Amino acid sequence: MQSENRPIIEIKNVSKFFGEKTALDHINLTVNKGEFVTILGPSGCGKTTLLRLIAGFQTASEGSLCIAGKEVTQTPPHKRPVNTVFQKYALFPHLNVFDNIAFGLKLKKMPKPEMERKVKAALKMVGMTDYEYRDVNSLSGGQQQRVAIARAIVNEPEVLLLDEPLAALDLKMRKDMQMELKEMHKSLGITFVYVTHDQEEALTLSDRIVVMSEGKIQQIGTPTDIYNEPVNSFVADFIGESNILNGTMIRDGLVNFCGHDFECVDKGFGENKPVDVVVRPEDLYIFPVSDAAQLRGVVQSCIFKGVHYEMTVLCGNYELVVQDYHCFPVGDEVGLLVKPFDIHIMKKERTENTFEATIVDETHVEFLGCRFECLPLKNCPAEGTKAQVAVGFDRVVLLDNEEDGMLTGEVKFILYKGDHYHLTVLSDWEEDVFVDTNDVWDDGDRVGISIPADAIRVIL
Ligand SMILES: Nc1ncnc2c1ncn2[C@@H]1O[C@H](COP(=O)(O)OP(=O)(O)OP(=O)(O)O)[C@@H](O)[C@H]1O
Repeated sequence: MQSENRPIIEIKNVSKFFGEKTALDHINLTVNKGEFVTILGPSGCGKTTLLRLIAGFQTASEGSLCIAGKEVTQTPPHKRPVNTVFQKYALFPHLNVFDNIAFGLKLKKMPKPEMERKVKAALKMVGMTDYEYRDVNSLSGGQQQRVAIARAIVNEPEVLLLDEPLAALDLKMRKDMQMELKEMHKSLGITFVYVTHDQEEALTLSDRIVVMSEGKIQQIGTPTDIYNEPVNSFVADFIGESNILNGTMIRDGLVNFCGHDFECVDKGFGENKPVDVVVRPEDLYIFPVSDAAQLRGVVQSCIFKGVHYEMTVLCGNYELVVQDYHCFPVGDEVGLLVKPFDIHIMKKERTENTFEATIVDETHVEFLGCRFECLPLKNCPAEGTKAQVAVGFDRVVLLDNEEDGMLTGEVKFILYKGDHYHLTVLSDWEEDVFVDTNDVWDDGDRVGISIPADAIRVIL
């Protein structure tokens, strides 16, 4: 069944707090009847919390939730028209396959012949027709998960919620089950809301993908939208491999990056404006260097990936990832070319750090919970005056030794931009500090953060 443009789940302005922690931050999402929607994001982004909220295992701190036209924000799970399939199959080990699936129907005191008919139909749907009297412990992981799905669909829910249902299976089984899930979704006509951190799985299965990071929705779109037109560098980095580079939009249809002007199709970014540029590795043509080259470089590495080769090419200071069916050996001088249509331009969310600040005296200003020295302020306003400070990404200094910093924080997100890393560091003041650096840091590294006086621009 195709999805209809009739909403079945309406999430409005939902937030969820666990003490100080914001797990979901103003989520707005509408899922249509019959759709296959996947919630995708890295560990800790809030996707399970969102699914548990739809299921009713959690309640929203703010906002409202409607399922099938009914407000269910405070409704307990068993009174919602949904069923959940978890990563761990959660079958009853002492019951056989039939009794596991019939469990909910027995509770509803359904007459036996009807129950048998429904259980058999559910088993057929998951391709396990002859297994009803098998002990569940004798089944493989994939078969157990099929039984878990049969147990959920036998109740004929309007919405099936699936929380990483294939994560415990090996790769081959996972691929097979992905195809089967897609088939099941088609023939059942039930709305599926699926949670995964696996972008390939999301691209394969979904009608629409909801990309989340840090409790917020970053983008909602079809798999092709998300892949071809990521709205920001987080989505571009998370979905597939990308070259993400700093660029300057010279004017409509012309962008400069890696020291070269490129024709592109994007418009409306203004003139001489900094932008992020995304080029997928498969969209960079590589060939023995010739006049046709837009960029020239030297191959730094070449790895066979099963179908294609993945190469890194150093063009001046920029390292680009390129995929091609031909192998260009390390040390080869090559030319690169990219078509205008394959250059994706994204507005930069910010070009420097800005923080709310308070003036202390002529040479001191307070922000991020610390007192910083700054260059002497002209016409210094009174102590306590509110101001803003701006700090360039490349002026923030990160230190191995936490104690050496003026404040401390944790590296949360790392984006490679061809010639440097762009880091998001969550300061212990709970504010993000963005840093451009050539040093290599890892996700989760604890760091000291320092900002020199001449890097602080006070805006009054
Ligand atoms: N019961 C809870 N108490 C406190 N914090 C919680 C609770 N449940 C979730 N969180 C926090 O909320 C954030 C979102 O968690 P959630 O489990 O929804 O993320 P996720 O994207 O599903 O991650 P994963 O893929 O690792 O399961 C995390 O920082 C997590 O630590």
